[in-house]
Amino acid sequence: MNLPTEWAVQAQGLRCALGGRTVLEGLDLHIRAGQFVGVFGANGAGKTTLLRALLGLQPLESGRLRLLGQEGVSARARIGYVSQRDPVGADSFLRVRSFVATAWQGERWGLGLGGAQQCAQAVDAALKAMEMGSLAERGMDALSGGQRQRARIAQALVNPVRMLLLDEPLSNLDPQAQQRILQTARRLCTEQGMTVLMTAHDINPLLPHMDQVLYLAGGRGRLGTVDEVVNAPALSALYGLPMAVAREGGYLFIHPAGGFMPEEAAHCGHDHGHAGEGEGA
Ligand SMILES: Nc1ncnc2c1ncn2[C@@H]1O[C@H](COP(=O)(O)OP(=O)(O)OP(=O)(O)O)[C@@H](O)[C@H]1O
Repeated sequence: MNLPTEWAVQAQGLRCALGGRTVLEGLDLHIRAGQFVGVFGANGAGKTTLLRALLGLQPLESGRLRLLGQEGVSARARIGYVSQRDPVGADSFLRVRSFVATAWQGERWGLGLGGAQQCAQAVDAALKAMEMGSLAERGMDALSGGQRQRARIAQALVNPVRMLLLDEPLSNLDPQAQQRILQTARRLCTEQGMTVLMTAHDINPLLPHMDQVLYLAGGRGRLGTVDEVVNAPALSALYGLPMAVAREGGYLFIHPAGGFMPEEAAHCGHDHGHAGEGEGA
């Protein structure tokens, strides 16, 4: 197998603050194109903030960022995003095909208004990639939760993107629906060289599919293979307290060695607003 040599993400010293609190503090990240990366961390650790920072939706306080070998907006046009919050209802009157087409940006690719045919082809290709072809004419309000997530990812794929940022696409899905999305993400990476960053809370469903994990805690991150990162010494160093990792029946269980995790270990403690502001994560 040929390993891709180009970088999808080159981030140095990323620092982000929200509501006066530092969420990411000097995060360094180098991810090669074609990698499937699972992004983990406690509630409020900064997973969504990181994805939004990569998209340019969350301003950086400092740091350098190159995406897909470029800086700025031109790279971001080649990134597809599926947000954690799903505005259910706004699209209920649309058929799946039309829902996917609403994200088409033909004019951006120089196709202008005459790009109707290209749009239809792009929609078909995106639906096919997500195994949604047979549901193209169905109403968005008549989809299951898993089908709806696949339609949302198809929408993110309708433009010629090279990287997909998926924020908790597996939440509330049964194991079969989760695996279907994971298998598709894996295939996109392997067959098309897509880079996928997927946030999740349970590492186990992702284990057979992802290349690397990124753990976020205390504003910092640790990226590597599961074996490199998901072990007691590495996670203890990241969280700043003794962590335990148990393996049983092919499943990983990660927990603080002493019981509950203090909030300050999971989140970045720095408050650079006024004293008393903010309520933690
Ligand atoms: N608009 C906002 N204003 C102020 N603080 C915010 C805002 N959005 C998020 N935060 C805070 O930023 C921190 C990081 O939030 P973020 O959503 O990135 O975490 P997360 O790891 O994605 O969490 P979760 O697993 O719950 O989705 C949290 O402490 C959160 O309370």
